[in-house]
Amino acid sequence: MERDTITVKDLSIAYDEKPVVWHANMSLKPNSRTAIVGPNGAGKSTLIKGIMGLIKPISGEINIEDKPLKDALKNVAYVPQKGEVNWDFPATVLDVVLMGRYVHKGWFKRTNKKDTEIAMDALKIMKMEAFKDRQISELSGGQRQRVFLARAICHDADIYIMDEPLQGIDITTEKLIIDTMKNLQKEGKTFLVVHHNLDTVEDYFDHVIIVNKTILSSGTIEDVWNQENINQAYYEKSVRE
Ligand SMILES: Nc1ncnc2c1ncn2[C@@H]1O[C@H](COP(=O)(O)OP(=O)(O)OP(=O)(O)O)[C@@H](O)[C@H]1O
Repeated sequence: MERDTITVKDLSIAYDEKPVVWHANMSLKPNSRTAIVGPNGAGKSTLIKGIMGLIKPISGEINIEDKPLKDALKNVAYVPQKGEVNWDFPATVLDVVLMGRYVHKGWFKRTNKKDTEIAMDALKIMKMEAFKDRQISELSGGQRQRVFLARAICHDADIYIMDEPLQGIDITTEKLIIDTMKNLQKEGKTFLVVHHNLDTVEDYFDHVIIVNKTILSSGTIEDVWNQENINQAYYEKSVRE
């Protein structure tokens, strides 16, 4: 049987000692496109930040490809929410995409011609090559999201964890991101994506994790994506509130 890419066991995460994710259990199927859905404040971002080692859990275990977390995370491209980044920082689009290469080189080594070629290929996939010398402060929201995706592609990780990549973008960019995700899946990549639009879950993803303070259900779209499970997350009052 194929090994799960990421497994989370009994994970609880708190801010200021107040738990917001309780006893979460999940596994990410290799080569899947997995959506994380749940209402506002359900703990979706917190869960993926916990997996990325950006917040220390209060208890539980995270296993990524059976490797120590520090090494395992080199194989994970993380796309944070747009709002979590300082876009006024003086950097060009190409500078930001090239950051995807540092994981392979270490922060203190200069990037070379090959790295620039890889970055330009990623920008081409996201149809942003004409913007390579543009300051990131001068991009629209959708263009910023494309640059983020290009940086993740440049990283060339096997696992992509993305926090609301479709937030505030137009339908053209949305289609480009989804098509890119499907193409990369064909190359063997795995996706874990926080997603809000319940109407597109079935079209865009093949697995789903439904969250509200804990993981309420997870599995294939066929097994899990039904009204009962959606109601449980969105319309029933959480037992923990
Ligand atoms: N840095 C923080 N400090 C304290 N509480 C926080 C912090 N970040 C998030 N929270 C709280 O943790 C809970 C879960 O937040 P989180 O951002 O993980 O939810 P989410 O499901 O991603 O929500 P949304 O769909 O609104 O983005 C919320 O009640 C939120 O107010």
